[in-house]
Amino acid sequence: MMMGHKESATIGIKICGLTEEAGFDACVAQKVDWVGFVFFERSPRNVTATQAAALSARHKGGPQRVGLFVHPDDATLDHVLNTVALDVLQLYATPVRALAIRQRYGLPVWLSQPVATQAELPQRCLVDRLLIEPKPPADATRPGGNAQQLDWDLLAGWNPTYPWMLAGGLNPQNVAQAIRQTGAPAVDVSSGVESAPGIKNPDAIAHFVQNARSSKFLS
Ligand SMILES: O=C(O)c1ccccc1N[C@@H]1O[C@H](COP(=O)(O)O)[C@@H](O)[C@H]1O
Repeated sequence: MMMGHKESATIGIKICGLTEEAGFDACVAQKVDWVGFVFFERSPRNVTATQAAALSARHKGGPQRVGLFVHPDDATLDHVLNTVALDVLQLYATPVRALAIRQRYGLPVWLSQPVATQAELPQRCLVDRLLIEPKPPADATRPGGNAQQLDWDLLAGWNPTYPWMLAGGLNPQNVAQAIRQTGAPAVDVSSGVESAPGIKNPDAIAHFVQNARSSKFLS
């Protein structure tokens, strides 16, 4: 079979871990699809609900606002959602808990799916999207946002019919290759577009977006 090129002009782009105005404004200017706010105290990107609301208020419309939570209880979710309007909940949780949260809040839920082997690639998705990312290093203090790249070869021949997103160790230099090699319909980045942990670099965001949008998937 001949190798073809499929345009990936509609690649979905999420920039995660916004903490400050310049980074947020760059995401708006680049018209990314989603911006992520991390509500996890052990992350250098942690924001309070009030901080996220202030950033979000800088621009009406634009990227969807994604709230990232690690095994959140209802009180945490209630507090955040009463303070800042979110469009999507991105969770590190069991599938059962993720479904309960989806039902309670009536918002789309994305679930992290860490993988280390092909056998761990999920055949089905019980929520609205799966984030395929590497397992964190044994000494990691957080389950994601570690600038650790997934072995993209694991995804060879894997063609899920449900929405998914590639995350882990992406940056402006490797995102086009990541899309070409994996066929990811959407990509998520945090560390790879930062000048320091928690501080986004507007130029890196622009390069990431440009390179992602100009990439082509080898079909
Ligand atoms: O970004 C964080 O600090 C974080 C903390 C806890 C869980 C997940 C986190 N980030 C998520 O991980 C991906 C990949 O990060 P990176 O690009 O490798 O740094 C990121 O996009 C977030 O969705």
